[in-house]
Amino acid sequence: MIKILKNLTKKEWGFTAICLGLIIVQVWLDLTLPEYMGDITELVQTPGSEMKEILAAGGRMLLLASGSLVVSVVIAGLAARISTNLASRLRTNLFKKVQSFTMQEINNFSIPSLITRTTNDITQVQMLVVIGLQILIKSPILAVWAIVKILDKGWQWSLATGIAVAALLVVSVVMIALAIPKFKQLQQQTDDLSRVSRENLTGLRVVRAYNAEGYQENKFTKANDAFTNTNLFSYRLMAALMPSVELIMNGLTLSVYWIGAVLISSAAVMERLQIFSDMMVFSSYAIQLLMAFMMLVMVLILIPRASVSANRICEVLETDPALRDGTINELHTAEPGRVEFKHVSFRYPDAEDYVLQDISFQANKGETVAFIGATGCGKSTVINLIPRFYDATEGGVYVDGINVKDFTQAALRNKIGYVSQKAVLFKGDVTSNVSFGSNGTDGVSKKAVVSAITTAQSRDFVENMENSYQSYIAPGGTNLSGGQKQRLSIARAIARDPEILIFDDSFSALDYKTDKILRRELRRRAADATIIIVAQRIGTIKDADRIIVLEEGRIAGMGTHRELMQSCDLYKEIAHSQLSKEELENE
Ligand SMILES: Nc1ncnc2c1ncn2[C@@H]1O[C@H](COP(=O)(O)OP(=O)(O)OP(=O)(O)O)[C@@H](O)[C@H]1O
Repeated sequence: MIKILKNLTKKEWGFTAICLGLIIVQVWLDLTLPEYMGDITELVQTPGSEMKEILAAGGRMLLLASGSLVVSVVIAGLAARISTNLASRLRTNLFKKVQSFTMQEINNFSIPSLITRTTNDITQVQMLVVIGLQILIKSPILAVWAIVKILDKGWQWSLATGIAVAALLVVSVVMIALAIPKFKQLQQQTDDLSRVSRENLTGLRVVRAYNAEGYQENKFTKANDAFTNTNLFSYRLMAALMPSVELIMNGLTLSVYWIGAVLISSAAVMERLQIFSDMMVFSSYAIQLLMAFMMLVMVLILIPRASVSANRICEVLETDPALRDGTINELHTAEPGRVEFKHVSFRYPDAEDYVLQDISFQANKGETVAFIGATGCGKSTVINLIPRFYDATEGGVYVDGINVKDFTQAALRNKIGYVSQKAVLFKGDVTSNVSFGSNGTDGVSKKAVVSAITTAQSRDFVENMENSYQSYIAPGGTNLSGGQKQRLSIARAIARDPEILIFDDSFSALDYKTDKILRRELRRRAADATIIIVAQRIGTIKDADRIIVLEEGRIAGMGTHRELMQSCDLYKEIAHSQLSKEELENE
């Protein structure tokens, strides 16, 4: 929690200091009240007292109470401001941190957990700060001040108060000790609930198609029941705490009056009035004291959950991304567009086996290099090493003749137009999706967007949409067909005019004719770009300058289509399974 508080700005620490000052004023106002009550009690008991004296004391009490109210409103306003600003800053910091994570760190935390940490966990911390600022500081001051005020009023009463405070502390410590592990579980179970809900919603079509609603419901019920039971346990604990506190408070009041009664009955007549007045004042202070402890307990209840949340937030903020940024920031290098793998082997973090072994190849400026091979042989893994989604375990990946690790990630990725296997579109419109991201320039012009969309064979369907280039795109591009999504993702990569274009099986949803025209137009438009294609269809890669056949993470063959048809059995096998006899004979 302390680490989280380091995120407060100087201005907010200033506000906190103001809060502290105001709290001291408020405590003084609250603790001066009983003195007037003592005066009123004495006036009432003294024969000959005048009504206006009583009214004057009452008026002062009213003034003090109003002052206390105004001050508490100001404190609440300041606390709300400090806590909401802190929460907003934490959200920003978490978002930025997660942006810098590699897939490895994201998978370690899991996406639902990162979402819960950015939302629910921050809310827990915010709640503690807003309440803590008002109560956590006030209670100890109030308690100590109240103790000072009552110390000289009679040891019997002080002893009773001491016993009550001790009982309150014992009850609180037991309850909190029982609650802490449950609060830890509660945050993890929030992650689980969010994971199950998310999985169900994103896979809704599959769930319905397979009539798996019951199965999903069971999963949800299990997560929900676990969450509910832990919640119930913690609320039951709290439910037991409140009556215990009330019992102690009422017990103390009773003891004060009982002790008072004994003292009065054994005192001389002259002293009785003073003892009675002291008793009234004491009981007020004693209740204030217990109230201070009760408020403290209420905050202490929030602390375990908030500190679990604070730890979860700090875990993310303190995680160093596995990828270290390089220093080279230049857009223009000596060998633009050259991609080279030198004896690259790769193992996924936490996996035992190598997915890639001893991969070496070159792709020069203006060349097209393609990868083909069975599913799971490592094609996507190879190309994911170029934009540094992962780093090679052994060997080196070079872009423009420079090791990718030496570039800043921004500079490296500005050279690349990457189209992922699964088309990803964002909520917005056609233009915002195609002009997405910057290329170290001032962004993508409208003309470039239209031109990229034309090359990606999307112009017809985009112009036929209701608002053309401004047409709405739903989150994930769910209002488009698979092929349309793929073409817009391709347009996005082309619009940046990158040195290197990477297509990870990005033509699979296109019909053969569109696939062919698109590749031809692409080659024409991006004549200087190095194109790296992963494909399942021989037709898509047949014309590539170099085709690399992968088999279980190793290179099984490399060459042009013609060369591979002569030299690589695996390639021949794939070709025979996909191309007709005529197509093969026409080679
Ligand atoms: N994040 C990951 N963590 C661990 N293993 C992974 C991860 N991603 C992929 N793999 C494994 O690495 C291997 C190669 O996967 P990759 O996605 O590169 O294959 P691919 O040739 O592109 O397959 P496809 O043609 O089906 O897309 C697979 O066996 C897969 O199980």
